[in-house]
Amino acid sequence: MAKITLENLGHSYMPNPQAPSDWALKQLNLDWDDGGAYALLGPSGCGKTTLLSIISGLLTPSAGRVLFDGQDVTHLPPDQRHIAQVFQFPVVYDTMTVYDNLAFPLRNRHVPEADVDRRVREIAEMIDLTHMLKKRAAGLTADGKQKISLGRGLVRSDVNVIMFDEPLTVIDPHLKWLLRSKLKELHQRLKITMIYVTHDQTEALTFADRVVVMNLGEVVQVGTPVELFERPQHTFVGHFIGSPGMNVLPCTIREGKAFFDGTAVPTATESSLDAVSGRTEIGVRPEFVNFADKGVPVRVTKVSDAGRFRIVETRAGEAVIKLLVNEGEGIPADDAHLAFAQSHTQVYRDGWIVA
Ligand SMILES: Nc1ncnc2c1ncn2[C@@H]1O[C@H](COP(=O)(O)OP(=O)(O)OP(=O)(O)O)[C@@H](O)[C@H]1O
Repeated sequence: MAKITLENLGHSYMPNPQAPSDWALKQLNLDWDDGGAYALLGPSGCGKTTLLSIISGLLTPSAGRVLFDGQDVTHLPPDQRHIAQVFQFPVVYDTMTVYDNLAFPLRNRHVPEADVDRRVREIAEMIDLTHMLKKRAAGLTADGKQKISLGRGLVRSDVNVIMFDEPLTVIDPHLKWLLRSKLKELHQRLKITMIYVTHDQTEALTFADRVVVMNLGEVVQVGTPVELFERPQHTFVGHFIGSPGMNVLPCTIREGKAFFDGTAVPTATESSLDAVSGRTEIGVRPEFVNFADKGVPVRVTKVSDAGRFRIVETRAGEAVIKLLVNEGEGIPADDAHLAFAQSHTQVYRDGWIVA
């Protein structure tokens, strides 16, 4: 196992990249601690696969270095990096038994047969495949086959990291949760560094201790699920994480105060607002917005039932502001005022939080 460091990493698929958009990965500095459970989360095209391929050695970055425990592996081929990968589609040998599939990575490395047997049985027990060891893999369902792929990643004791690339894509929705919990449990037992790549926030937030959020080839935040919720570092994180996402409202800054639509809005960032210029916005999650006697004047435009609470959509001019209202609490018929919880209302400049 190893700590993985990405140092000034950048990648472009173009021979002469000029504009920032020519880079699939912009300059990126990141540490993946030994034994961590990470999710790499971002929308399609943000650079997740490019980043994985650079870590696994399938792709050489245009700029920067990859270090494993401080050693430069940027130009080391994949087979010398000791990385296991689990892909979207299970990679199994259909004609082999489940046992032989699990044993394959070890036999390939000439591990003594007694050790192979011990390790295969140990892993099979962890992933609930013991009763199937003698079956041919061809007869298994998609989730059974994906468990084999997972088992083949876990069976080696020399791996630095296991990378999962959207591993639940082909799994039935009702089994996704089971496999996800299994992965979390395996991480807690084995403490191998795991990187779980997904565009699905639920998968990321339930699996990972730390989530790396990417957008447009950049890492926009690394944090615990709570940090991403409570203090999004970028409006993209606020939008992308949460359901519904954070309200992002244009604001002006005057004399150290934020104004939205002519109304002063107290924010958590108040003391740092004096010198702020550029495109400024207020970010506040629907969970921290309430109806009040005074505040931002709005019209209620839509109410949707979401079980124990309702999602209320309001409008102030062109801007839409959403809030959550508990079951049984009143909702004004049309004109109303909103108050934002000051400690959870942040100011953003050009997308980034004003600290
Ligand atoms: N082989 C390639 N040649 C040229 N451009 C590429 C290549 N692979 C990826 N790209 C581009 O690089 C950017 C990042 O792509 P990448 O596949 O890493 O994103 P992703 O987040 O993994 O997306 P997805 O979730 O759809 O797989 C995209 O703009 C993509 O079009």
